[in-house]
Amino acid sequence: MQIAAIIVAGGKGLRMGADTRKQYLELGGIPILVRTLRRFLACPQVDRIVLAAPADDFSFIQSDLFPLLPERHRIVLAPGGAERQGSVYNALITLGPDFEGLVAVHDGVRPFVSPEELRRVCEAGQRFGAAILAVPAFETLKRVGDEETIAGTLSREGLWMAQTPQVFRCDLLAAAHEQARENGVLGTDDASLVERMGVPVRVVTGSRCNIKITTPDDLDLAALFLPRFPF
Ligand SMILES: Nc1ccn([C@@H]2O[C@H](COP(=O)(O)OP(=O)(O)OP(=O)(O)O)[C@@H](O)[C@H]2O)c(=O)n1
Ligand SMILES: C[C@](O)(CO)[C@H](O)COP(=O)(O)O
Repeated sequence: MQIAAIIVAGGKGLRMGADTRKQYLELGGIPILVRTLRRFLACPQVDRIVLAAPADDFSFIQSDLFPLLPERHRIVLAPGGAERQGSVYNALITLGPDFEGLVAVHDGVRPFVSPEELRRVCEAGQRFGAAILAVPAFETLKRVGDEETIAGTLSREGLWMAQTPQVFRCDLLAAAHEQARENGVLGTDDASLVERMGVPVRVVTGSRCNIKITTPDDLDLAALFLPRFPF
């Protein structure tokens, strides 16, 4: 079955607080988004990539980032949306209604997904129609109420933290996004939209290296992982 990747890189990176959008910041001399795209271009299961990015950045991406990539003809650009969900939706429109394979949605700012994780989640997507990488919650979880006071401690039993890639049959993902738009639902990930349709989503155990670079602390953490991902 064909696999298309949707890489979302349309965000503003407000929590990073940098002058440059975080997806273009360099890690070990290589822009984060380039690192992420290289992971997918190197994956034999993925035959094309739709990159959702701010339309104003298209010419920068083409002139400054594409030359750092192999086989850049496999990447098509789509305009980013106001929210992450809108970026995925726009990428699905760009992919077109005739695509019948699997879609692997991934954050442009998760450069440390390993080839093995990518393979395992794609295989699970192929087998079950919907699968995501996730890691079991590994700290004690508190519900915090008013005045930053603890209102309760949650059981960690059965709680996982969702990562990307999230892999779905394309028709399923498209239907989930259409339904969410009709109902005015905004999810922080794609699996939540598929879950709302009552479709089971499999969880594939990921690794804690597959961080989403969100705040300046994550850049320090990412520097520690660089020896494992030299390119
Ligand atoms: N309108 C948006 C918002 C987010 N994203 C992408 O979704 C991924 C995960 O989102 P997040 O870490 O929240 O990125 P930002 O929205 O850029 O960050 P912030 O919320 O701090 O502004 C990122 O690769 C980001 O570029 C996107 O494609 N389109
Ligand atoms: C999709 C995601 O990466 C799963 O963890 C995440 O939900 C998106 O990030 P955000 O920080 O919630 O925007």
